[in-house]
Amino acid sequence: MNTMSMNRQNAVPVVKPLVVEGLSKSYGAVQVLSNLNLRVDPGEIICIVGPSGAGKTTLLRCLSGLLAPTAGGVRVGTETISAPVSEIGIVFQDYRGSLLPWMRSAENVAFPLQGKGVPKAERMERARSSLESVGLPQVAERYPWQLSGGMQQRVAIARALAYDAHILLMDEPFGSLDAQTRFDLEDLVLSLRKRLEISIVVVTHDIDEAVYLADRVVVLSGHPATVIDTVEIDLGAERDQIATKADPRFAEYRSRILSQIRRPVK
Ligand SMILES: Nc1ncnc2c1ncn2[C@@H]1O[C@H](COP(=O)(O)OP(=O)(O)OP(=O)(O)O)[C@@H](O)[C@H]1O
Repeated sequence: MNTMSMNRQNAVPVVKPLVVEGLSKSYGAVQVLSNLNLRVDPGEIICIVGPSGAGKTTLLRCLSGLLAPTAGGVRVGTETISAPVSEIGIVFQDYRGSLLPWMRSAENVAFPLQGKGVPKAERMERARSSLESVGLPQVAERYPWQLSGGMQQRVAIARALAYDAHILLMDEPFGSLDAQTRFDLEDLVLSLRKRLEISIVVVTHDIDEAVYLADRVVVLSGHPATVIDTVEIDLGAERDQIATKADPRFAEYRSRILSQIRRPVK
């Protein structure tokens, strides 16, 4: 068992769902999201897909507390989310812009803990165990620019998990990576869920990625966007890049979601 899971076991167990109730969001006079309802239970992976401009990033920002809904709300358990909280970690597509180039990897991971008043020795210990949990214990002393894109995104995931996040929100996290690195990181997401029992919400344009990762795929579409379909992915918890994608049900889920996304938007 790694140090991170030991830390989590020592902590008070956190088993709170992320709940979205009647969420609407407008930018000025333009309504982007209308009356969304969604629940992510502990340990679940939900993928959000939809046409470009549907409002996926807007929804993720509302979930994280970075953006205030116009109506309705987001809660973790009974706590209403109105600003970023330590229980929710966020990973963006642009890992180059999110890691600080003048800090070593462990310092990057530990950096947000500074603002939480965590003492330095504990910060560095948490950073090291978090890097270990994403398979990168050896890069603690290296700067981001000395790492590949995939490694930098792993460091960004380690940073999102380093405090006590039990919900991970990811916005197109692997969109800028090559196919093989992307597959490795998808498998990392599945293994983090299994080892740490965290809930994960992934916004992605890649339908194969959504079906491969998710317990449920939520399809957003329309102006304003609503949930037009929720697809339960019954492919078991253990997934494999080759066997799972060769399963005939994988192709069925893929076509169902693709046809929803390509449907003319009303
Ligand atoms: N800060 C903002 N101010 C005004 N309009 C915005 C703002 N952010 C996003 N929008 C608009 O809201 C709509 C939804 O944008 P959003 O980025 O959430 O969609 P998306 O589904 O994530 O798009 P993509 O798949 O292309 O990344 C778009 O029409 C966008 O132009």
